[in-house]
Amino acid sequence: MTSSDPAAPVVLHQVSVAIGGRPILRDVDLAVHSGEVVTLLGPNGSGKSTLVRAVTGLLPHSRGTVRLFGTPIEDFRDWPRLGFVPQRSSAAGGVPATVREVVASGRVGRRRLLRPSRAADRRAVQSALEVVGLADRAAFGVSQLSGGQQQRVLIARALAGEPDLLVLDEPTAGVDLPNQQALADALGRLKGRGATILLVAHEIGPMMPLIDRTVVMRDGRVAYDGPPLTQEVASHTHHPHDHTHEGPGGHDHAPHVASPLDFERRAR
Ligand SMILES: Nc1ncnc2c1ncn2[C@@H]1O[C@H](COP(=O)(O)OP(=O)(O)OP(=O)(O)O)[C@@H](O)[C@H]1O
Repeated sequence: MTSSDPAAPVVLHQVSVAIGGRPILRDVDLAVHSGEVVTLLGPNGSGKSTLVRAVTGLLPHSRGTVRLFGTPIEDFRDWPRLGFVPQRSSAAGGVPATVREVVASGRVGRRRLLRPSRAADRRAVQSALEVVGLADRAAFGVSQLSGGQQQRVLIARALAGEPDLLVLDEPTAGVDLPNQQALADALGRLKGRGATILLVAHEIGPMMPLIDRTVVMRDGRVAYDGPPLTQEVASHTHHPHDHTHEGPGGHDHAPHVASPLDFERRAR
């Protein structure tokens, strides 16, 4: 979906990414509008992480344009407006820092930009810890926590920066249901404050009520962009190069993005 709002938090126009000469993302059009919660689904290797890395400027795109809040990513400097929770990695466990220190590191960019008082920093860190349910673990070493708790520390770090746009890459992978519910509550509060959220997920579970739109990736392309789908239903969206969707005469080479109507037709 392209955007009529030039200042939308995220606008990708015909974005392609190649890694080592291999095309990973192809001609991706995607807009995430202010205040929306968009979930990105798709099979393993379909390009979801690559897409969010292109959106967060971690990976250069080879074609097309990526804009954040209306600014081409090459010129974007307002990084405190963006929070990013990367895919869970074992790295967090090796960090010799307390939970509070890691969460406070999420304030660094904002502090330079706005110079708020240290009291404001403390309040933001405390609030983020409470949102993810780790206030009573603030003085613990991160390595003392379980994997699911470490993931919540990273989420709290992103929340502490009070981002306008929060991008999360599979925050619920390997997380039990109560922790998924805690995360859904946290994201609900952030949404209530007007934040925009782009969420890569395998399990939607308790997040479903928050979701405004689903985008399904397949083979580096957008295969569906429309009303919210569960993971199970999304797995039935068709391949964008499915021949049944070629135009008359088979000369339509434009990638086909399934509309909700297409999808309903296929689900019958
Ligand atoms: N650094 C890299 N070097 C080489 N290939 C890569 C690299 N990163 C990703 N890829 C390839 O790009 C494709 C898309 O990967 P990506 O991680 O974006 O998919 P994904 O949809 O996020 O998958 P998953 O659900 O498993 O995280 C895969 O085939 C992957 O092997």
